[in-house]
Amino acid sequence: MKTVLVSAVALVDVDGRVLLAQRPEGKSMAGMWEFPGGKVEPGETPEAALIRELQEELGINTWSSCLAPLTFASHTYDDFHLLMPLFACRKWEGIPQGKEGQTLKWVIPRDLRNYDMPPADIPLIPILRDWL
Ligand SMILES: Nc1nc2c([nH]c(=O)n2[C@@H]2O[C@H](COP(=O)(O)OP(=O)(O)OP(=O)(O)O)[C@@H](O)[C@H]2O)c(=O)[nH]1
Repeated sequence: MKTVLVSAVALVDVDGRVLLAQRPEGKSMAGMWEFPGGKVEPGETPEAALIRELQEELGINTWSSCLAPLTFASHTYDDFHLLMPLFACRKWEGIPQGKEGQTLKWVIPRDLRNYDMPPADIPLIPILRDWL
Protein backbone atom coordinates (compact mmCIF):
# COMPACT_ATOMS: atom_id res chain seq x y z
CA MET A 1 0.00 0.00 0.00
CA LYS A 2 1.09 3.54 -0.73
CA THR A 3 2.18 5.70 2.20
CA VAL A 4 1.03 9.29 1.74
CA LEU A 5 2.83 12.05 3.60
CA VAL A 6 0.52 14.84 4.77
CA SER A 7 1.75 17.76 6.84
CA ALA A 8 -0.67 19.30 9.35
CA VAL A 9 -0.61 21.97 12.02
CA ALA A 10 -2.25 22.86 15.29
CA LEU A 11 -2.47 26.64 15.11
CA VAL A 12 -2.75 27.83 18.70
CA ASP A 13 -4.09 31.30 19.49
CA VAL A 14 -3.30 33.49 22.52
CA ASP A 15 -6.18 31.90 24.46
CA GLY A 16 -4.82 28.39 23.85
CA ARG A 17 -7.50 27.44 21.34
CA VAL A 18 -6.75 25.28 18.30
CA LEU A 19 -7.98 25.93 14.76
CA LEU A 20 -10.06 23.25 13.07
CA ALA A 21 -11.26 23.38 9.48
CA GLN A 22 -14.31 21.55 8.21
CA ARG A 23 -13.81 19.63 4.97
CA PRO A 24 -16.15 21.05 2.31
CA GLU A 25 -18.83 19.10 0.42
CA GLY A 26 -17.55 17.07 -2.49
CA LYS A 27 -14.26 16.04 -0.87
CA SER A 28 -13.57 12.71 0.76
CA MET A 29 -14.64 12.77 4.43
CA ALA A 30 -16.74 15.91 3.78
CA GLY A 31 -18.04 17.57 6.94
CA MET A 32 -15.26 16.24 9.14
CA TRP A 33 -13.11 18.61 11.16
CA GLU A 34 -9.38 18.46 10.55
CA PHE A 35 -6.13 20.28 11.15
CA PRO A 36 -5.08 22.60 8.33
CA GLY A 37 -2.49 21.11 6.01
CA GLY A 38 -2.15 18.88 3.00
CA LYS A 39 -0.06 16.51 0.96
CA VAL A 40 3.69 17.02 0.78
CA GLU A 41 4.71 17.28 -2.87
CA PRO A 42 7.81 15.58 -4.29
CA GLY A 43 10.94 17.50 -3.39
CA GLU A 44 9.13 19.54 -0.74
CA THR A 45 9.87 19.47 2.97
CA PRO A 46 6.95 18.98 5.39
CA GLU A 47 7.54 22.49 6.69
CA ALA A 48 7.50 24.04 3.19
CA ALA A 49 4.34 22.10 2.32
CA LEU A 50 2.63 23.46 5.40
CA ILE A 51 3.68 27.04 4.74
CA ARG A 52 2.30 26.69 1.19
CA GLU A 53 -0.95 25.06 2.31
CA LEU A 54 -1.53 27.71 4.98
CA GLN A 55 -1.21 30.42 2.34
CA GLU A 56 -3.54 28.61 -0.08
CA GLU A 57 -6.16 27.40 2.41
CA LEU A 58 -6.17 30.09 5.09
CA GLY A 59 -4.39 33.11 3.59
CA ILE A 60 -1.86 33.33 6.40
CA ASN A 61 1.90 33.28 6.41
CA THR A 62 4.26 31.54 8.79
CA TRP A 63 7.88 30.44 8.95
CA SER A 64 9.75 27.14 9.45
CA SER A 65 11.21 28.49 12.69
CA CYS A 66 7.65 28.83 14.05
CA LEU A 67 6.69 25.22 13.33
CA ALA A 68 7.44 22.96 16.30
CA PRO A 69 7.13 19.18 15.85
CA LEU A 70 4.40 17.97 18.21
CA THR A 71 3.36 14.44 17.30
CA PHE A 72 2.24 12.40 14.29
CA ALA A 73 -0.59 10.25 13.01
CA SER A 74 -0.03 6.92 11.29
CA HIS A 75 -3.24 5.37 10.04
CA THR A 76 -4.25 2.86 7.37
CA TYR A 77 -7.22 3.97 5.28
CA ASP A 78 -8.89 1.68 2.71
CA ASP A 79 -6.72 2.87 -0.17
CA PHE A 80 -3.58 4.36 1.40
CA HIS A 81 -1.59 4.63 4.55
CA LEU A 82 -1.46 8.14 6.01
CA LEU A 83 1.67 9.39 7.72
CA MET A 84 0.95 12.85 9.09
CA PRO A 85 3.38 14.89 11.16
CA LEU A 86 1.52 17.41 13.32
CA PHE A 87 3.32 20.64 14.03
CA ALA A 88 2.31 23.30 16.53
CA CYS A 89 2.41 26.96 15.57
CA ARG A 90 1.69 30.03 17.68
CA LYS A 91 2.98 32.73 15.37
CA TRP A 92 1.74 33.73 11.93
CA GLU A 93 0.75 36.86 10.04
CA GLY A 94 -2.75 37.51 8.79
CA ILE A 95 -6.14 36.32 9.98
CA PRO A 96 -7.08 32.76 9.00
CA GLN A 97 -9.96 32.64 6.52
CA GLY A 98 -11.44 29.61 4.77
CA LYS A 99 -10.15 30.34 1.26
CA GLU A 100 -11.51 27.09 -0.15
CA GLY A 101 -14.98 27.21 1.38
CA GLN A 102 -14.02 25.56 4.66
CA THR A 103 -15.73 26.61 7.87
CA LEU A 104 -13.13 27.43 10.54
CA LYS A 105 -13.49 27.10 14.28
CA TRP A 106 -11.23 27.93 17.23
CA VAL A 107 -11.73 25.15 19.74
CA ILE A 108 -10.61 24.84 23.35
CA PRO A 109 -8.58 21.64 23.79
CA ARG A 110 -11.07 19.91 26.09
CA ASP A 111 -13.81 20.37 23.47
CA LEU A 112 -11.83 18.75 20.63
CA ARG A 113 -13.36 15.35 21.32
CA ASN A 114 -16.82 16.75 20.50
CA TYR A 115 -15.85 17.31 16.86
CA ASP A 116 -16.17 14.61 14.24
CA MET A 117 -12.58 14.17 13.07
CA PRO A 118 -10.97 11.71 10.62
CA PRO A 119 -10.05 8.40 12.28
CA ALA A 120 -6.35 9.18 11.90
CA ASP A 121 -6.79 12.26 14.12
CA ILE A 122 -8.52 10.60 17.07
CA PRO A 123 -5.30 9.54 18.87
CA LEU A 124 -3.98 13.10 18.53
CA ILE A 125 -6.75 14.64 20.61
CA PRO A 126 -5.55 13.58 24.10
CA ILE A 127 -1.98 14.45 23.13
CA LEU A 128 -3.01 17.98 22.24
CA ARG A 129 -5.18 18.31 25.32
CA ASP A 130 -2.31 17.23 27.61
CA TRP A 131 0.21 19.40 25.82
CA LEU A 132 -1.84 22.62 25.76
N1 LIG B 1 -5.08 18.35 6.29
C1 LIG B 1 -5.43 17.26 6.95
N2 LIG B 1 -5.61 16.09 6.29
C2 LIG B 1 -5.98 15.02 7.02
C3 LIG B 1 -6.18 15.10 8.42
N3 LIG B 1 -6.54 13.87 8.88
C4 LIG B 1 -6.58 13.03 7.80
O1 LIG B 1 -6.88 11.86 7.81
N4 LIG B 1 -6.25 13.74 6.66
C5 LIG B 1 -6.21 13.17 5.30
O2 LIG B 1 -5.02 13.51 4.66
C6 LIG B 1 -5.25 13.82 3.30
C7 LIG B 1 -4.92 15.28 3.07
O3 LIG B 1 -4.87 15.53 1.78
P1 LIG B 1 -5.19 16.95 1.16
O4 LIG B 1 -5.93 17.80 2.12
O5 LIG B 1 -3.96 17.43 0.55
O6 LIG B 1 -6.05 16.47 0.02
P2 LIG B 1 -7.55 16.58 -0.37
O7 LIG B 1 -8.39 16.63 0.81
O8 LIG B 1 -7.65 17.63 -1.40
O9 LIG B 1 -7.56 15.23 -1.08
P3 LIG B 1 -8.42 13.96 -1.11
O10 LIG B 1 -9.73 14.44 -1.65
O11 LIG B 1 -7.62 13.15 -2.08
O12 LIG B 1 -8.51 13.33 0.23
C8 LIG B 1 -6.72 13.56 3.03
O13 LIG B 1 -6.90 12.24 2.60
C9 LIG B 1 -7.30 13.75 4.42
O14 LIG B 1 -8.48 13.06 4.59
C10 LIG B 1 -6.00 16.33 9.10
O15 LIG B 1 -6.17 16.49 10.31
N5 LIG B 1 -5.63 17.38 8.31
